Amino acid sequence: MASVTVKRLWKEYGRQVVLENLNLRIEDGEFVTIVGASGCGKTTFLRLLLGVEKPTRGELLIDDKPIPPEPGPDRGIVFQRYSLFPHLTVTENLLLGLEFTGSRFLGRLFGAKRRTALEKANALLDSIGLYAARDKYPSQLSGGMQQRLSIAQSVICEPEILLLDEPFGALDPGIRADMHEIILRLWSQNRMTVFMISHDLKESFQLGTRLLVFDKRRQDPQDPDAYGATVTYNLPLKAKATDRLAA
Ligand SMILES: Nc1ncnc2c1ncn2[C@@H]1O[C@H](COP(=O)(O)OP(=O)(O)OP(=O)(O)O)[C@@H](O)[C@H]1O
Repeated sequence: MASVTVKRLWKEYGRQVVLENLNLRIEDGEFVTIVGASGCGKTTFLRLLLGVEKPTRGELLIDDKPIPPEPGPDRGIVFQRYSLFPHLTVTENLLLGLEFTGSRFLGRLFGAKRRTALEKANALLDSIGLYAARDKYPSQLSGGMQQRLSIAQSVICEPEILLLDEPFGALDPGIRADMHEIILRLWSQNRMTVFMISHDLKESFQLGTRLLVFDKRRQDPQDPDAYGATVTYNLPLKAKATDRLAA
């Protein structure tokens, strides 16, 4: 698990201010849900946490240390659209992360290391109901199955921070309920700090231990890019994952 501290953070693209003076403290193991108008910088915030964007000004600290300059296995991300490799099977898609972290140069594992990785992949597939589909290709899976695999892919390296960018946005409501159960279970088992963007306020209240609302405090109608969004509401919610698993 990891704490996240954001101090006087600004993000600008050219003369467009996207994020303006963000200040936050998120404790180890929180489940942070993020809502806000389209284009107000929610994905940009996740990309800063992932390490693929740098703040223009200000600080982003993980466990009180500057965020590593590049993405690493300590941070996983899931997007709304599936990030699976179409030419690899379910198992191969899942093994990929372990192969890259376990064998940086070859990108392949052999012998005992591969067997251990396979056992881990199979256990994870079993826990999310995808074991029977392990030899299928992504095109042979439903949307919900593909997204379950994307989530498994992002947690198999046991990240301390999990970033979810509208992970359930493309799914039917019935399937979303199953996905909520899976994500809460993985969160409590793997002891991660989670940041999840959602456009569904009910989902944000149900899942989060903290809800952040991103919005602009000021607007210039003549120059819409002049001011950026910040966290306008920072609401602590229910504290225990187990409460929500039972609910
Ligand atoms: N690499 C980039 N270069 C220039 N502008 C960018 C870049 N990335 C994002 N932006 C701009 O930053 C603003 C915020 O984008 P972002 O995707 O973070 O918003 P969002 O709140 O996640 O939106 P949505 O809810 O629609 O996904 C947008 O105006 C976007 O055009």
